[in-house]
Amino acid sequence: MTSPAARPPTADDGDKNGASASPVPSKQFGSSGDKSKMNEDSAATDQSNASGPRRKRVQERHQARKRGPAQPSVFSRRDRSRSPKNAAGDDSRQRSRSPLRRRSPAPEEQPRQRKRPGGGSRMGIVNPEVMRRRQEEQEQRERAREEEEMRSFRERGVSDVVRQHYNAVPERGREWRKTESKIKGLRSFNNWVKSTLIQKFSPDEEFALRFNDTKDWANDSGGPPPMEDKRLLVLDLGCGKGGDLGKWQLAPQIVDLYVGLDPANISIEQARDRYVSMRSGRGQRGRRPPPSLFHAEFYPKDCFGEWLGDIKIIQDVGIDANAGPGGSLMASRWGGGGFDVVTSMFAIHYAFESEEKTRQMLSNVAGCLKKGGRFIGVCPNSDMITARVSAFHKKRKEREAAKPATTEAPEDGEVQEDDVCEWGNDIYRVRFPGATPEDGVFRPPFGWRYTYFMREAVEEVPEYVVPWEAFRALTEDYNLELQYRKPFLDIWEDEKNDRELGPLSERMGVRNRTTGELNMTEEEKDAVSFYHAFCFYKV
Ligand SMILES: C[S@@+](CC[C@H](N)C(=O)[O-])C[C@H]1O[C@@H](n2cnc3c(N)ncnc32)[C@H](O)[C@@H]1O
Repeated sequence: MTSPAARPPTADDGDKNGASASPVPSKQFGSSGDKSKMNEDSAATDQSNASGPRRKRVQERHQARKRGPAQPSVFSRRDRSRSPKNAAGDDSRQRSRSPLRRRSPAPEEQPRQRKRPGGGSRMGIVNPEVMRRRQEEQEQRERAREEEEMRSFRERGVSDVVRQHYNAVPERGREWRKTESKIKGLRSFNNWVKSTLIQKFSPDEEFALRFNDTKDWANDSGGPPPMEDKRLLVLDLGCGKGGDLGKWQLAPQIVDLYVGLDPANISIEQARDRYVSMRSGRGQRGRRPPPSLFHAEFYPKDCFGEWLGDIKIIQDVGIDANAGPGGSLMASRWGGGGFDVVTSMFAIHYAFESEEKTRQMLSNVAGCLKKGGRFIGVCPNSDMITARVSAFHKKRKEREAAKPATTEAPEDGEVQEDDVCEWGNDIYRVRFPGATPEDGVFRPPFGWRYTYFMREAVEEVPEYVVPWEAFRALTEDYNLELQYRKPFLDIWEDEKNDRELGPLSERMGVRNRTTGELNMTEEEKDAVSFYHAFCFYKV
């Protein structure tokens, strides 16, 4: 496939600075104690900005939350790598689906029916109408089974399509993305939103309190906690080509370890190359010198179809197979994973192919997070989808009411061209090939497939609606508590004047330095409004 990135593109995407194929350097956790900063020119404000916007961010982060008990130390080997509880020890969840199921056995394989005395004579007197009905029922059952087989086949196909697509996405240079791209405003904006999430929610509570002038820590400790010892362990589900590595390098609280997973193996190699290049110091442009760059590991992995506990680094950091429904209370109270942050940017919509995958994704997230850990991400906003779908049906009904009645009704399940719900503009398009709910409410919440197209970036790739309320309800089963959820353009309104995120937006080319306006066309704004960002806390 020659198409570029099948997703909302970001300015960092595919940015390689002389990537090499050398292996990942050996583990060097905790190589430096210097404090992270947005970049060189904001370094001076980093330690001293406890007032105003910083405080607002801290309050937003920790509102309505209570502190959990102390965390077990990280990197202790806590091998909880068996299947999660809700997999009920069923290995089949780990395996790929079986191929198309066998049809009914051939007649010669059927067990021989024992003849009953007089049976033959009775055959002749069976009502032909009854025989016909039985025959029809049999055929119906066959059809239903075949449809089910095809559905299962198609589902497996979708994962492959997605993986192949991302593998085929070429890496374009940073320069091209910043200058020639027709959607450079949108790319920069998406990157700024991701940076904003990382800045706001990646620090742990203790770190955040250091910048809050209430100084809660002062009562019992007599001083701020020694932050040199508290570094972040970060897991990125669907890390792609490593476009967010630079953002993590600039996280307020220093990152010690970054683990990037993605089923697209070529993307994983590109991410690893990018990291190696960062480590070598090429193209660092005022960032931390390589010695203090975190250790990183990258693996090809389907994070929504498989348990992550078979990856050594995940086991070493800690993964709790008891996370989720049915997990033991003790395990959930004292156990838990070892990661501070699990992030998934523009990826969780692939999990919504089925309930099984969604739950697997949540088991992985909750299993990897320590208590108090954060799950941060961005994905399509189902409120936007619901509004568009219900508006579409309203118009369709008005059209139908105005039309003379037709004689030919569509066959069951057939979707007429007029019934295809789609919207977008010159740069993006969302299209539901199948039927959509009239009220725009997606019930049951899984498997609502649409295709997404974005100019320069995305050929039509299958994605799934993430019905937000259903998702949020499900997260409760996994001890994940919603802390923050905001549409992209609202994030801009809220944060554009923040003393760090505002200037960052200018450096990233998101805001015009002269006019103060967003550097996006109306079409780009429409496209980014399709998304929202979220943060959950593991409680
Ligand atoms: C739109 S890209 C986002 C990449 C990166 N997070 C970013 O923001 O630049 C979506 C990514 O999700 C990945 N993805 C798709 N299915 C996945 C799965 N089952 N598990 C983990 N990642 C998946 C794709 O391979 C792709 O790299």
